[in-house]
Amino acid sequence: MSTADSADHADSAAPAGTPALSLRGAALSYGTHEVWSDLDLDVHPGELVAVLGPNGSGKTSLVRAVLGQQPLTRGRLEVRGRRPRAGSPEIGYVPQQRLIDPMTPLRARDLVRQGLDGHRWGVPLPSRRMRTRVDELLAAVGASAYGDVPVGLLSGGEQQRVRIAQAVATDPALLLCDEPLLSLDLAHQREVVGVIDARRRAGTAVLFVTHEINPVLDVVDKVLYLAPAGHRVGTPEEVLTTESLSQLYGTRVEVLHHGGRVLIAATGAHLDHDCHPAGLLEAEGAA
Ligand SMILES: Nc1ncnc2c1ncn2[C@@H]1O[C@H](COP(=O)(O)OP(=O)(O)OP(=O)(O)O)[C@@H](O)[C@H]1O
Repeated sequence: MSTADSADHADSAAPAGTPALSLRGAALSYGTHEVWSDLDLDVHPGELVAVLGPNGSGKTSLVRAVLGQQPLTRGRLEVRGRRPRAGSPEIGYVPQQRLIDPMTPLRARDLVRQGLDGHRWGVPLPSRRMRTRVDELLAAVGASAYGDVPVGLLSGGEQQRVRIAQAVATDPALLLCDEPLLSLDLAHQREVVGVIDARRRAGTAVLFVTHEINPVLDVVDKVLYLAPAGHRVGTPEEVLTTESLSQLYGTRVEVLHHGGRVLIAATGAHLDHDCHPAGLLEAEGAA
């Protein structure tokens, strides 16, 4: 970590053993619509927790709560032992994958630099040190070859690497990834998961929202499954079972484990189309 980064973290030291993210009895509502409640979750340094669930189950709302953009209705949410605040350098954020306009005048390295400038207060890094740091960040995600290319001309997977480099620029304790694999092919999914996993192995806690568990199954420590009839937290083996998901959906859901992959199929006749997991099955079947 650079001296400047250390300065950023200096007022945020947390006692050893403090989770990077902790929720206790957390609930989130929009008006009278309670999206989830009674949520307890810890994500420790070096852990990757996948957040799964059908459309509308509150995955993005959870990300927004952690970012300090959406208040809880009840309970507690802490990032390294403190309430989150918008723009905190302790949280890195990889937003949902959207292709960047080809006409965007920024180079990949400019986007990464924004990750350093955007959070920083006080004296900015001298330009030579800034360039070195940006080079290091690009190298860490395997993007050195296209640092000077306009970011809108990069492929989806290349853009996603650059977004990750930007998100980790402040060496955050917690990395939030909101569907970072959306619209990437299998090879690029693997590459992006590899980049995020390298970060996890270096001690960053990762909260990873995804519709597809299989691309991250090998690196997941825990799963948070949000569903119409509640939620469950546990290892993939504990949560991704026929019994557990049938309870969560309130209808029969078959979970098949085959060739190191998980396939989920709804067999009930009364599924709400916004809530049933067929999308998950299709997405994973296509992977
Ligand atoms: N600002 C808001 N005001 C009112 N309702 C909202 C707001 N944001 C989200 N919702 C509702 O809250 C629920 C959860 O939305 P959220 O986007 O968190 O779900 P999600 O699991 O991320 O969905 P998806 O998988 O489709 O992205 C949905 O019913 C949504 O319509």
